[in-house]
Amino acid sequence: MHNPVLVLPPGRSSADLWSEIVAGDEEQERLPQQPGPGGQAIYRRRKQEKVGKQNAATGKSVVHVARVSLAANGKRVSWNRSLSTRGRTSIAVTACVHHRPEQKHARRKAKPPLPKAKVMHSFEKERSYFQEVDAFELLEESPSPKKSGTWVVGNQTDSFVIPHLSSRLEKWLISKKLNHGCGPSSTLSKILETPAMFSGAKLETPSGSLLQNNSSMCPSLICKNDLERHVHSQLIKLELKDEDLEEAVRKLSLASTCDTSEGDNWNPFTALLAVCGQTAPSNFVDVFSKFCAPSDIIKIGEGTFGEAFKAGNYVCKVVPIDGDLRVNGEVQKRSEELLEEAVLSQTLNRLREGKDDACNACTTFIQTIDLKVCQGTYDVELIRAWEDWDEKNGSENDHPKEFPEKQCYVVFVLEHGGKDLESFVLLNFDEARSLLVQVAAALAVAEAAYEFEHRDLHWGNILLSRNDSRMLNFMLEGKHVNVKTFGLCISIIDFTLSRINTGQDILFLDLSSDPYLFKGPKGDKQSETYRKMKEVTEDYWEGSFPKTNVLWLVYLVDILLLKKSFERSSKDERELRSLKKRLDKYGSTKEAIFDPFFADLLVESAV
Ligand SMILES: Nc1ncnc2c1ncn2[C@@H]1O[C@H](COP(=O)(O)OP(=O)(O)OP(=O)(O)O)[C@@H](O)[C@H]1O
Repeated sequence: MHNPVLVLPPGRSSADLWSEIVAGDEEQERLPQQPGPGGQAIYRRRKQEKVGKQNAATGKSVVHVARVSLAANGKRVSWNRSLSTRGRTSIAVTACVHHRPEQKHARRKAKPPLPKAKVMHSFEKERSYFQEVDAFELLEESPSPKKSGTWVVGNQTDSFVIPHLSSRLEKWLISKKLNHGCGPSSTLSKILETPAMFSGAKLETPSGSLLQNNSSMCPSLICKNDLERHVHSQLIKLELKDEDLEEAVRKLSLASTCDTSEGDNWNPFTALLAVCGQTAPSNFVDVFSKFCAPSDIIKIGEGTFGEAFKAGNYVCKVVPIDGDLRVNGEVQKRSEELLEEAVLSQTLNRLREGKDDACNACTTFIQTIDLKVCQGTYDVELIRAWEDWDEKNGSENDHPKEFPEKQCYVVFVLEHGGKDLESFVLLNFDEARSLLVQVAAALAVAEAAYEFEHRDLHWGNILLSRNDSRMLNFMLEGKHVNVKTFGLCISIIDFTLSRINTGQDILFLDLSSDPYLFKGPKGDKQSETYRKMKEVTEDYWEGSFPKTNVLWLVYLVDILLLKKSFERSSKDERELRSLKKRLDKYGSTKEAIFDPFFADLLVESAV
């Protein structure tokens, strides 16, 4: 999702207007002056110049291990659309190591308190400012961190670095190679044993609950892993239950690579297919026609890596993978990254049913309905839908007709979450505070269940829709809580930067290799939030720092105050400002959810 950076309206002196608006801001930030013609600042979305596709040969050097954007002079050169460097810099191999509570990182120290607000500004000034803000398009996008990044799997204990590898399956292979004592050697086919074989082993979640799991072999290492279980369940879906699994795995081209001697040849694409319940890629028509007639497909949004299409009641996000063709100026994501994303979204899916951790549940994280691998040129109906959208909205992405026959994609079939916060019109203060409480409660639940941190909760990654419901149930650490919705339903998307502890693996993106993420305009709330996250984590992105979730709540309060207009009184605004101040003190959304601001929005319930 592309995110505008706030800049000043025409005719306004940047210094005086912004100082009025942000005078109450605790950081006393100043908006950068970006004068338009004649020295006047302007609002409009920057439409980047259309240029041809980036020739990789003209790109910059690739740093070993970390992936580096080769986009130079292309459409995606601006920091806001791309992180120049994003990479899987390390994989911690943790054979047979149970999850243990995280040790505090040695580099972590107490931070000096942030400066407190000094000046209050008047409601009237703000109101006129909001009106102006809404009257103009925004000049420049805020950083939409590149998804060229790759997931990093880490673990806090007994780790060592293995570059370029991602999945638990790979780690299993490595662990075998390195003979790290996980008991008798198992073949991959055994990892994927039938459920009947899995008995009695317990799955430890970060929140400490013990779950019945399905492993009777090497339980400490193997069968606890989400990805493996998912691969397994997909194999079962493929009706391989009654076959000799060794044979089944061979069919999936995994067995031939799972011997110790051949571990290096392990094929993440094949594993991705297995996770998607496929033995070979599908084509677009087959996937989309499950949801609607191809002629009814409508493009509804775009990101740097994904094109989002509405198909029936669902949204299909199409992400090209593994190809050499640069897409939107970026290197395509790799299969192994998508494997990790699959694990992450499946893990969050479990919160919907209170699986894995019966103490924590919510439905705010977008539901991943299905994942499919497709291959081929872009379907003609998708091209039609893409062009329709381009005509109306002016796409910043490359035209998809460029994709070659052999191009592969992952299609995420997602619940339709509605409109993003950037374009959604909030009606009143009740809706605004329901937005905040739903986001805070969801983050608190995911923190409690999986030490989850979203790390990129800008207004493009919050979707809103309306329905008839008045209450939404959350379960936080065993307590059922009803949240007042005022008919608003929030969904959180895009977990690319997120950190999660699945109970076995820690998935995170190492943002220390993304210098541009932290170089956004001074004063821009989103850019400032990345910088604050860096401060909080001290660039140790593997660690658990739930404070980052609180920073995004602060960002959202700012967005509500500064960028969204809805019916509100000066008292409402004072409440938002004082919430923002108090948020500073919380170390997690689990704490923040008990702030008085949320008190009358939460109703404890028996179920
Ligand atoms: N489940 C969904 N429901 C409704 N709209 C969606 C959904 N998923 C994505 N979209 C739309 O598509 C846009 C792009 O999706 P998303 O942000 O996930 O792509 P991306 O490639 O990861 O973006 P970027 O890398 O630029 O952040 C979203 O901003 C939203 O408008």
